[in-house]
Amino acid sequence: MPHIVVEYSANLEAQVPPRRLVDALHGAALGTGVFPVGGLRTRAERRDVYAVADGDPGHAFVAVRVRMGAGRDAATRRRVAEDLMRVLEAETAEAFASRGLGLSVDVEEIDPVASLKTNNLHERIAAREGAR
Ligand SMILES: O=C(O)C/C(=C\C=C(/O)C(=O)O)C(=O)O
Repeated sequence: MPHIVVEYSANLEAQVPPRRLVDALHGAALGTGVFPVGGLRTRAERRDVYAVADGDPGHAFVAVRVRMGAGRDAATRRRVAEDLMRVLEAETAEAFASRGLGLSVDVEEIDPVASLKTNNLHERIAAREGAR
């Protein structure tokens, strides 16, 4: 399943609510049309212990890691990264204007050999869509 992990420094939480960030990035990932709806998982990971740049405790970071199934071409992987970065920049614009802030988006491919998965989400979503 495509996994999006939004890792962020705890000092950013008051200015950039993680709930909002997760919802915005999840929506953007769905909006790419690249991922099956039932496969997508997005969550935030708060970091309490970190050092950014020169160690100023006011500096902050958000690192978005996307792990997707192997096989999509480079242009598609790049488009996913750009779409997510656009949303990340928009969601953190106020923080970016007022403090040191490092943003990153990395797209990685999952090893197709050593990845196992099972879920019932595709069927449930299809059934829900069919009932509409
Ligand atoms: O192939 C993958 O591991 C990731 C993926 C989709 C996964 C699911 O749909 C699933 O786990 O049900 C992808 O589209 O990248």
